[in-house]
Amino acid sequence: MSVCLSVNLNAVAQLRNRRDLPWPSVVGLGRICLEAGAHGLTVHPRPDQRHTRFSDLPDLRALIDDEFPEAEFNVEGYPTEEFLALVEANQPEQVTLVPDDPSQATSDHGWDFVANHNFLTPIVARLKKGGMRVSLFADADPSQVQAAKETGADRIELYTGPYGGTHDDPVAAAAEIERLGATADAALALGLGVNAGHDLTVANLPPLVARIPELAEVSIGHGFTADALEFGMAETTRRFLAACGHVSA
Ligand SMILES: CC(=O)[C@@H](O)[C@H](O)COP(=O)(O)O
Ligand SMILES: NCC(=O)COP(=O)(O)O
Repeated sequence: MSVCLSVNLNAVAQLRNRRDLPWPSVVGLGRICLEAGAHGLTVHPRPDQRHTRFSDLPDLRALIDDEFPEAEFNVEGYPTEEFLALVEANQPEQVTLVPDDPSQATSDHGWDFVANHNFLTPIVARLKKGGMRVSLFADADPSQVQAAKETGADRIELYTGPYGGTHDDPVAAAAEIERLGATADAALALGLGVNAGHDLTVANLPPLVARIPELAEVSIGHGFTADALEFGMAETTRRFLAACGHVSA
């Protein structure tokens, strides 16, 4: 039982954007993830480019094409004409459409597929015609799944933010897993693939995968980057101490 891991580089890009300097390098850290065995890279460019810049996309596309041709590029975002042109120019293997308002700090809900049927259906068809797999960000709500299927999408991505928010409450976590599981069951029964993402961690991922063993892919950024900092801090302290002239024991 294993699920593909796509590392979301938005948090790395946001850190880079604090300065007019090229580090941390989105491409360089993406390379480290792929060398370590990650199955893909995810970015979520927003109109203000506060995380991923539009110019990151060709660089990440080239990284995958030139060095990791088995890996998948997943680009997430709200389907404005600008976003659609961006993905068409960079040909990610998967596009994940998210109902983000530009003013949102982060993604916090899935699509209302019934209300957005006429909006999403031609966009899904356009992206699929362009050779990209299409996944749609979805709340844990089995009653929405039939309408998701009717858009023509290939997959849904379960929005796991509410599950991530239950990290200190096992009863609430179990209830969220059941809601996510029931939504996945309904989607799988209709032939939709199922991805998941938002606020996933090393701690909360195993119970989710146990309930939904058919999960195709998880995309993880915030918790992943937090772990990378935590587990890299000691080594980095040693490197800087050496640069300060301290001889290691
Ligand atoms: C759709 C989704 O849940 C993620 O793309 C999330 O929006 C990550 O983006 P940020 O890290 O920029 O919040
Ligand atoms: N699609 C979800 C994603 O890419 C990462 O979300 P998060 O781990 O940064 O919350």
